[in-house]
Amino acid sequence: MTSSSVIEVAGLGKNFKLYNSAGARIASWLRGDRPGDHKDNWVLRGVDFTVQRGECVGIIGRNGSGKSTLLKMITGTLHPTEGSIRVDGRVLALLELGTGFNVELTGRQNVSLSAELHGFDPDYATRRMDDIERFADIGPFFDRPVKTYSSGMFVRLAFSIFLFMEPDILIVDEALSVGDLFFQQKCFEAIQQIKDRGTTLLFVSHDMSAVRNICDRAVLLDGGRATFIGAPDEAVMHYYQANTTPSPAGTAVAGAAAAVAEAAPAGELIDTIHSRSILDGKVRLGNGGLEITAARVCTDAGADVLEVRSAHSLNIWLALKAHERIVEPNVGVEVYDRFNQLIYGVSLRNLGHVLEPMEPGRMLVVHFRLRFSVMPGEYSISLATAEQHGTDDQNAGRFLDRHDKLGPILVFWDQPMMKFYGVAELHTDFEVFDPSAAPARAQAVDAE
Ligand SMILES: Nc1ncnc2c1ncn2[C@@H]1O[C@H](COP(=O)(O)OP(=O)(O)OP(=O)(O)O)[C@@H](O)[C@H]1O
Repeated sequence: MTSSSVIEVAGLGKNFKLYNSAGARIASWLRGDRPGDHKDNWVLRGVDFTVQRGECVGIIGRNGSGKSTLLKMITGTLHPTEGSIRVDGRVLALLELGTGFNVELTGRQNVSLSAELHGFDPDYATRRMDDIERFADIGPFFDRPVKTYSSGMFVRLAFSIFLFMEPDILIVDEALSVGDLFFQQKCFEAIQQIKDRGTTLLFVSHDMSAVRNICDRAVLLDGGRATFIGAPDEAVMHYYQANTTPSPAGTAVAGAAAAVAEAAPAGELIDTIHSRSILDGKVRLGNGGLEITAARVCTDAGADVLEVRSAHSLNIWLALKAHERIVEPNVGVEVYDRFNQLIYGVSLRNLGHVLEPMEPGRMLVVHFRLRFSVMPGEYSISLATAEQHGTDDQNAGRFLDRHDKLGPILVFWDQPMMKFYGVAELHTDFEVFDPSAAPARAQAVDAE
């Protein structure tokens, strides 16, 4: 191990042998493995990387790619089948979060217990108790038995204890995502401080923006192999490319449908939208005064899909019915990413279109064509109708019917070269001036 490296992983492999039966497993223990007793199941193979002191390295990969297995070998809870791992320093892993807790004891008592289990002197917990209590921020529950905690409170307590134990290497994993958004934000601030203190961090996550924000490098695992090691931005791009390819036939909602012809009679249009509707009514707000009776998502060719190549368009058709007089009706659509961040929202009003008043019983079809010039990934959509009349909020109005968390829509990218980096594409023009070749040429980059 070099003086600056704290973790060295070389030729690492883990094989979970698959036995035909429990009997075959026991027999092989007793008399040694014979050919045919088991099948090999290599969940990690040939993994090599080094982590330098003070570095923050992200470990990313889709479900089942081997992240937890790798971490368990680094913390010593699993043994490699082949290869080696060398770790220099005290490792604390969030994935062991709360494993030493006694649920009959209070949070406060568990702080002392955990400190003792990790070899700290009894005074250490006493000195740090106020800080830990403040960070956990679980109010009176700190002095109640842990068995009465919600999963969020459990994570708060465990993470607070881990923070104050000052390990040489801290392994942070998805357990963190159990806490609420505000606690997560506090944790990320704390992680940044830990990093600034010079602690080495392994950060295992599906949260690609967090990986990009806090990691110095990232390891991408795919099928048990480290397929990329390097800059977090690049690792994330490779991750998306590997994980957002479309299904071969398209994710058809209801089979390939005929295009909604522009000239189709309104009744037929409404029937088509109804027969292809993606509304599920699961998250719905409003009094339904201007009801969204159905909504359809399709390609320009009329295929009902919930996936689109990045920087290409999908059509969203809404069938509406008024149940009361709406003076200034408005209709809008919003797109949210997996962190529930509003990526884009637009309404007819934003687009400069004012609908005339609607009387009860009146029906209407509204069509939006949205270009998904966003990072590959999954997005949910919200659809809403509103009364703008007599409301202070020029943008939102008063919601009459709103469906949230529809989809998800998969935005994919299947080319080696990404079209852009970041959350969204900003239309870009560019010029290149070459003094040896006149005249200079200007070109525009457009999405489709
Ligand atoms: N004890 C075990 N016995 C057999 N197979 C196992 C065992 N533990 C894990 N595996 C298998 O190893 C593979 C990798 O699992 P692992 O939990 O390391 O993946 P992961 O990348 O952490 O996934 P996730 O993101 O879902 O947590 C999976 O196919 C899993 O089923």
